[in-house]
Amino acid sequence: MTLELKNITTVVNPGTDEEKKILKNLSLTIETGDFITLLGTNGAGKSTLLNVINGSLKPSSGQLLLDGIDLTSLSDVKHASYIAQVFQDPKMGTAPRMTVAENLLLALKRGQKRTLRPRRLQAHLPQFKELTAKLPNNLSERLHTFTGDLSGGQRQTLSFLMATITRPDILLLDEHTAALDPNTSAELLKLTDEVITEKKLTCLMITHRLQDALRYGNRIIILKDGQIVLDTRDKKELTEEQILTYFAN
Ligand SMILES: Nc1ncnc2c1ncn2[C@@H]1O[C@H](COP(=O)(O)OP(=O)(O)OP(=O)(O)O)[C@@H](O)[C@H]1O
Repeated sequence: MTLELKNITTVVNPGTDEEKKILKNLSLTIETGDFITLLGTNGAGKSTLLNVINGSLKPSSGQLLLDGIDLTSLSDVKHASYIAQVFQDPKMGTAPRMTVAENLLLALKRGQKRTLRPRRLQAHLPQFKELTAKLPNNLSERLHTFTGDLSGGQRQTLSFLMATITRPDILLLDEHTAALDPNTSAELLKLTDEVITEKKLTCLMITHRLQDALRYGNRIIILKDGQIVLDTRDKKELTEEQILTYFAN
């Protein structure tokens, strides 16, 4: 599905001394199958852009069209049903007092009527075992563990699996490996790349690591002061030094 952002402007605290324009007349078309790495200085508006796309922040003006459907005209629940997101904080995205298997069942039933009858959970266990067996962090051995008792790496791996267990129309990753140690982070990024490639997902991933931005995905976007200052698919031509020039004041 194609996601079009047309002339999006976001203003927070309008009409007060704290009024601030974050995204400034931003236009962007995300094509089906795009895997975009999104870079930018602190405060450039990256998370705000993701919040507009996931529907948690309504733009002050502009349009957000998914295959021509205006997402801002839909209910929050309907809007959210098109989007899956993994956050930086391992505590977000999973329910801590539910087990790994129960969280996976919830994710599987996303958008359907949610019932958690144990018999149905039992029936899904072989599937969950198989899905998690391929993943790092021994998650397959922890299916009956409360997610609140998992390590940060296990929890982020679970959040990523939940976000992709059914095929999301748009996958948003907000520095989802930033809180993990270098090895765990690298493992989850590798898995991320494999799943996105295999399922041909459409994804927007925020990262602060230039080498990851260059290595993964088919397109790089750099945001600065609420506007896009670079949007290219010619990643092979780009160097870290060139990227850094877009960060300069
Ligand atoms: N609800 C809000 N109220 C006031 N200011 C806000 C709000 N949301 C964001 N901002 C401000 O808007 C700017 C952009 O924030 P945003 O979180 O989108 O940046 P970012 O590019 O994701 O930064 P970082 O790399 O630090 O995560 C920041 O200066 C932030 O403080």
